[in-house]
Amino acid sequence: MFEQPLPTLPMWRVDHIEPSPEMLALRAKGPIHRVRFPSGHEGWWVTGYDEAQAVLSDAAFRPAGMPPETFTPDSVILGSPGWLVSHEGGKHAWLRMIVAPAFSNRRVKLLAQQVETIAAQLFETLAAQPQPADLRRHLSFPLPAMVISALMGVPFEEHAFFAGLSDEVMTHQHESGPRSASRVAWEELRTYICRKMRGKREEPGDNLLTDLLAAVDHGKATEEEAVGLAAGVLVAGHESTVAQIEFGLLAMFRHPQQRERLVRDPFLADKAVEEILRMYSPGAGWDGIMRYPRTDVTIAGMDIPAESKVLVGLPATSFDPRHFEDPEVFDIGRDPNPHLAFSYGPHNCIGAALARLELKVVFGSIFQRFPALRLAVAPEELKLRKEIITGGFEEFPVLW
Ligand code: HEM
Repeated sequence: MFEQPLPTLPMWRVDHIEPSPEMLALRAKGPIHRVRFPSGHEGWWVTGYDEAQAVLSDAAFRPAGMPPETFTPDSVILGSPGWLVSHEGGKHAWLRMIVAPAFSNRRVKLLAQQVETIAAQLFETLAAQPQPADLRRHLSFPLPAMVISALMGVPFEEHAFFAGLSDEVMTHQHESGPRSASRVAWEELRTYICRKMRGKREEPGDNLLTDLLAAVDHGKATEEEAVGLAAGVLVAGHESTVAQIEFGLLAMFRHPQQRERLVRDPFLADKAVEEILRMYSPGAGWDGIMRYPRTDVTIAGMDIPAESKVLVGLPATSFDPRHFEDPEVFDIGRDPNPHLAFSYGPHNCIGAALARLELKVVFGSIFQRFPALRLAVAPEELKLRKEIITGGFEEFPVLW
C-alpha cells in the first residue's frame, strides 16, 4: 500500500507570527505524531497539552542537552557543562539551586525598579531619534541585555558586547545549520564571564556572578560549571526576550482592538503579556523542545522506543481546546491562561518572573509613551531572523 510521507518540520508560522495552519491541522488530529525533523531523522512530535506536561515531568526523558550519541543537539550550548539543560536529576537540581537566589522574589523585586528605569531611558532615546527609527536597536535588543547586566553584576556599557556574542551563539542553531561561528562566540562569551566572575573577588555585590564565585570557592561547582551556568542564563535570558518584545508588538499592531483595550485599561498588562506568551511565543522555524527517552515509553497509546527524538511542541499546546477556550482567538483578557511558554517540569524557565517583569514594563507603558506607535514598513517587509531559533527581526522600523 502507498505510504503517506511523514509531516516535515519546521512548520513555519504565517505572517511571521501566526500559528502554522499545518501545525493546527495536525494538532487537531491527535496529541502525538510521527514526523521528520530538519536533520532528516524521524521521531515524534507531541502537540497535546497533557501529553506535553507528562513528557516534561517524566524522569524517563533526558533533557535537550543530553542527546544520544547519534544525534546533534540543536545548539552548541546544549551539552556544555553548567548549561542547565545539559544536566538532569540530582546534578541538575544542585546546579539550579546555585543560580536560584538570583531569581528569588527578593532579587526580582530589586531588579523591578532597574527594569523600569532602563525602559524609561530607552523610550527617551528612541523618542529622540529621527523617524523612522529601529525599535530593535533602541529597545528590544538592549533592554533584556541591560537587565541581564544588572542581574549578573556587570557594567551596563558592556551589554552590547556580550549581547552580540549571545546573538552569535544562538545563530545558525537549527540542527542542520553551520556552527563554527557560534562555537567561537560561545568560547569568547565564556572567557568574558570567567574574567568578570574572578573580578567579583575584589568587588562583590548582590548579583549572580558573586553567587557563582562563592559557589566555586565553597566547592559547590567547578569554575567551568559556574561559567557555563552564567553564560547559559545570559544566552537563554537575552534572545527569547528580545524576540518576545518584537513578536508581542507585531501582535498588538495586528490586533488594533486588543491594543485599544490595553490602552484604555493598563491594568490588563499582566494578562496581555500572558496572552502574548501563549499565542506568539518566540520562535522561527522552531516547533518545541527536544527530549530523549532512555527507555521504551508509551505516550497517548503510541509506543516509542528508547533513544528516539521526541519534540515537545510547546507552541502547539497553546491551541489545545481541552485547556483554552477558542484557542485561536487572541484575547488579552484571557483568564485562566495556563500556557506552557516557559515549559514545565524540572527544566521550566528559571527566568520566567524576570521575563514577565520586562514584558509587563514594555507592554504596560509603551502605548502610553508612544500613542501612535506603528510599523514604518508593511509587515511583510519585516525580515524574520530565520537562522536564530528564537526568531525576532533583522530590524523593526517604527514611526510614532
Ligand atoms: C519571553 C522570554 C522567555 C521564554 C519564552 C523562555 C522560555 C524557556 C523555555 C521554554 C525553557 C525550557 C527549555 C527546555 O526545557 O529545554 C527555558 C529554560 C530556561 N530559561 Fe527561559 N525563557 C525566557 C526568558 C528567560 C530569562 C529572562 C532568563 C534569565 C535571565 C531565562 C533563563 C532560562 C534558563 C537558565 C533555563 C534553563 C532552566 C533549566 O534547564 O533548569 N529565560 N526558558
